[in-house]
Amino acid sequence: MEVAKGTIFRRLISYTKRYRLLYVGLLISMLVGIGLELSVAQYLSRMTNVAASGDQSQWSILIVAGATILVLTVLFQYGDAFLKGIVSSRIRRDLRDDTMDVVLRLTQSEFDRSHSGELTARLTNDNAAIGDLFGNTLLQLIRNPLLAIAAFIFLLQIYWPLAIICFLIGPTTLLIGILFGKPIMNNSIQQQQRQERQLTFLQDILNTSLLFKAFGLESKLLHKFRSLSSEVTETERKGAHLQAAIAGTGSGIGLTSFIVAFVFGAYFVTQGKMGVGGLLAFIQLLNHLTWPFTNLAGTWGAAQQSFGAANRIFELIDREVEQRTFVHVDPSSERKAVFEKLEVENVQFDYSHSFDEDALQSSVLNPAVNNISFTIIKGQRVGVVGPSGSGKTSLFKLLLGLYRVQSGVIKLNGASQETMELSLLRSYYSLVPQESRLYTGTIRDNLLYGKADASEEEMLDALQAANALDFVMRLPDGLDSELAEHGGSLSGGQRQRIAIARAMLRDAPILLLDEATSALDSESERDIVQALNRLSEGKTTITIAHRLYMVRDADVIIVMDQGQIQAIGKHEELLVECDLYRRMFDAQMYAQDHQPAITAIV
Ligand SMILES: Nc1ncnc2c1ncn2[C@@H]1O[C@H](COP(=O)(O)OP(=O)(O)OP(=O)(O)O)[C@@H](O)[C@H]1O
Repeated sequence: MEVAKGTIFRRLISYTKRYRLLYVGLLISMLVGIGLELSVAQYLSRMTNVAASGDQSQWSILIVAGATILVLTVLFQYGDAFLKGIVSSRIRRDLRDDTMDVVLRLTQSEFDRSHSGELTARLTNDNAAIGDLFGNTLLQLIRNPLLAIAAFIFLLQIYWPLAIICFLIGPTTLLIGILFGKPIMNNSIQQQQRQERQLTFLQDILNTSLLFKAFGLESKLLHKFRSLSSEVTETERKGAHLQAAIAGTGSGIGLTSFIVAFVFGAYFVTQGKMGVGGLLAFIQLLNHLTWPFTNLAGTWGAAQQSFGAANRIFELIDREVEQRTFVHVDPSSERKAVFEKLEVENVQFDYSHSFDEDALQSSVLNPAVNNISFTIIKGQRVGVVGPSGSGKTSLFKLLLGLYRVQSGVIKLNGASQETMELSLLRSYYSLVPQESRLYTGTIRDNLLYGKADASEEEMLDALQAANALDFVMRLPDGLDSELAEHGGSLSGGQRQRIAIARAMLRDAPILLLDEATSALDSESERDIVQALNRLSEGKTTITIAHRLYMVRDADVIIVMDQGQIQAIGKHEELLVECDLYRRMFDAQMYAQDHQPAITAIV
């Protein structure tokens, strides 16, 4: 969705407000710059007239004046460039922070719809493409007309007819802006889109190195990458073409105006209407009269590029974020969730309600969770089983408040989840997913995500309970060992144990285990099952299990099929009363006979 250009401009300007002082500095430096430009013309005129008159008495004054202009120009250029750089990078940082703030609060549906590469592109490429809009471009848009007016007033005093002729030539360069503004903005948007596609593809590849090597996909992937690269290059080529057209047309108009003014000027000199010094000042200032307009076109082009990038950033910033308060909870003031009862009453949920019309039509027929009801009380160990796609994970997502239920209600301790602050709601739960991913950083950093103020002792205890202490201590830097991306330097089982230690530190009353051992070999599985049993002591646990033996000792097992609950009961009861459960059990008998003796999780 495109954001209106006026709105983009207003929103961009709002980012400059907190840097008012810097902008005052930049405006002063802009006025000083204009003054210096005019003084150079004045200086040249004086110098020429003195040379022509042969009056040597003014040489020393002119040398001092020349040196002063030189020093001031150097100081001004330094200060000006520095201030522009600072203000540009600070505002881009603010924009980046705001974008990230929104990304973290996007609804789960938005995450489902977006590719991480797209979000990364908005935070990186698009942010960079804003360029020095705030430092240079915006100020140029003010400076150039101001400089033109100042030059015009100055020229009027030398010889007004020539000044008028020059002033009429200058604005013709505005045509450039009118001709090229829109194509440049469109080109910028296209460039960013294509770069985003390339980045998205790149991320997919980099996250699956094992897979593409195993499948020998290198040359195919390279081929696709090259074609995406060519698309990017093609838009860059068009962009370069547009910029070149601006530069060519601009300098053509500039040169024409120079020649016209020079011819008229020379004529006026021969007529004795003005001196040679005046003509020289004219030539010098003519640059400032026509160049601002020529330059305005280029600046306008740069502004259009920045607006194109800003359009994409604001489109992301305007996406749907989680509405229920997302508060930063200070660890010391964090309320501890005390759990008594979880009630799920006639809950219905269908992913389509946040997607497009087509998806709506198809998915309404198959709600992921269809009118389910059950109650879990404190301390219960609950298993959730069912065929693939039966809605088990969707149920977890609803419990965590990642989506809103379409009908029915989920109550925690009698209060509807809908009315709770998300941060409080989620503090009731600790999730151990199928495959735990760790954050880049140290093991300590990862554990602190479980509890921000955990002591060293607490961390070591958690690692011990998670059967992870031994291997962590064998790492060269122990707790401070750096992990590769997503914890890739550890085995799947080791990652899972760190994740369990993290969940232990979080110490939430309800534990959600989503097939936490499914991706592991039987030896790791045994370690993890032990760790999970320790983690679940004194907690309420809800475990999704494909392998029924993992939940056979559960207090209650919920059997799901096609989003509905088929039966609820204990293992033995379900074997008798629930066909689906019995069939699943029978099908797994063979596999179960070949499993090593493992204590069930719940
Ligand atoms: N993000 C999503 N967007 C749209 N549909 C989804 C999404 N996630 C799951 N579904 C659909 O919802 C239904 C239930 O999926 P869910 O992941 O809850 O099943 P599951 O029982 O956990 O399956 P599995 O055991 O294979 O993990 C499936 O039909 C699935 O295609």
